[in-house]
Amino acid sequence: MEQKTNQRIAKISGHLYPSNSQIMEDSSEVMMRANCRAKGGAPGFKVAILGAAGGIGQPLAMLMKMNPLVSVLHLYDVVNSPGVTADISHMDTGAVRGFLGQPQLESALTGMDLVIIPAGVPRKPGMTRDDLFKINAGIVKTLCEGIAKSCPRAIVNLISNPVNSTVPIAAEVFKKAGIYDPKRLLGVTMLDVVRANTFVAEVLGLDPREVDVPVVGGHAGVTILPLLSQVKPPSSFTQQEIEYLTDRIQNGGTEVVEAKAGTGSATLSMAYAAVKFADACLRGLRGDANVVECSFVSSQVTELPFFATKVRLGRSGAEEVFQLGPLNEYERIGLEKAKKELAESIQKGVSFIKK
Ligand SMILES: NC(=O)C1=CN([C@@H]2O[C@H](COP(=O)(O)OP(=O)(O)OC[C@H]3O[C@@H](n4cnc5c(N)ncnc54)[C@H](O)[C@@H]3O)[C@@H](O)[C@H]2O)C=CC1
Ligand SMILES: O=C([O-])CC(=O)C(=O)O
Repeated sequence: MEQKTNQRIAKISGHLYPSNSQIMEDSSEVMMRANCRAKGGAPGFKVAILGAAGGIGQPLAMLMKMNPLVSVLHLYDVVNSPGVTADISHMDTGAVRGFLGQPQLESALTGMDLVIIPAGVPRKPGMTRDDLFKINAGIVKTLCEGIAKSCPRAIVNLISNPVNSTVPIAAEVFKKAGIYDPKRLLGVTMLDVVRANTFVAEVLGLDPREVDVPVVGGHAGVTILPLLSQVKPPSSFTQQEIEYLTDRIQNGGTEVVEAKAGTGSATLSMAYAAVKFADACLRGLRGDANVVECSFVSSQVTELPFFATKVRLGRSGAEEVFQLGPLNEYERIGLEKAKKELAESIQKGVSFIKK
C-alpha cells in the first residue's frame, strides 16, 4: 500500500527513483505531495534528452523546460540524473521526469516525439573530434538501439561528436532495426551557424540576430564550410575578412576547448544552439510553414550520402533538403576539401556498424 502511494507521489512530483530519491524517503514531503491533485497533461510535445546530466545536457534541459512547445521532458543519463531532475522539477513550467541508467532507457524513450542526444565524452586540448570516436561511437549505437525499440518514429537530434561519423552510425543502427527514416535523423550543426552569425556580425558591425550565414558540409575543421557569398543581409567581404572568418568559424570549437584548458568543450553556446534547433524541429512537427535551418542529414546534394545544408523542417522531419546555391571560387575549393574529409568520416561510421 505504502509502496503504491509512493509510486503515485513519485509520478506527481516528477521523479522516477523509487530507491534513489531523497525526496521519496522524506515522510513530510510524502504527506505534502500526497495532497497534490493531479491534472491532465498540458498539450505539447514529449522530448527526451539523453546525456542530460552533462555539460550540455544540464543547460539544455533547463532551456527545454522553458520551451512552451514541450509538455513533458524526460532526462536520461547514466549518472546524476536524479539531482538534475529534482532541481529542474522546481521550475514552474511543464512536467519533467528523470531516468537513470540502461535499465530505465526504455521508459525514458517510450512515447517521445523528439530525442536530443548530447551523451558522450568531450574533447580536451590537442584532440580532434575524431579522437572521440572510440568512446562515443559505442554510446551512440546503444542509445539509437533504444530509440529503434522504444520510439522508432521520434525525430532524433544528434549532438555527440564526431557528428560526421555518429550520424552515419545512427542511420546504420536504424537500418538494421528496419525503422530508418532519413527525414527523422538530424545531425546538429547549429552551433556552426550560431558562431558564423556572431563572427560575421562582429565584422559587419551588425546585431547577430539580423545575420544569417548558411554553413554547409559537416561538423569538424575543414568540413565546416561557411558560405559567406550567401550571407543575409547581402554583404561583401575583403579576401582578408573571408580568410579570417572561415578560419574562425571552422575552429570555433577548438577556440573554446583551448580556453577551457582541459575542463571540456562548448556547453552553454551548444545548449543555446541545440534549443534553437530543437525548437525549429518542434515548430516543424506542429506544422508551421517555412521552418528552415542547417543540419547534417541524408542528402543527394553532393555524391556523399550525408551532407549539411539548409533543410525545411516539417511534420515528418527534414522534408526538403536544399541545394547549395551558387558558390564562388573560394567556396568551391573549400567544398572539395570538405568532401574529401567527410567521405572518410562517414565511411568510418558506417563500417563501425557493418563490420
Ligand atoms: N554537435 C556539436 O556542435 C557539439 C557537440 N558536442 C559534443 O557533445 C558531447 C557531450 O559534450 P558535454 O556535454 O560537454 O560532455 P559531458 O561529459 O559534460 O557530458 C556528457 C554526458 O553524457 C553522459 N553519458 C555518457 N555515456 C552515456 C550513455 N551511455 N547514456 C547516456 N548518457 C551518457 C555522461 O554521464 C555525461 O553526463 C561530446 O561528444 C561533445 O564533443 C559538444 C559541443 C558541440
Ligand atoms: O569542439 C568540440 O569538440 C565541440 C564542438 O563540436 C564544438 O564546439 O563545435
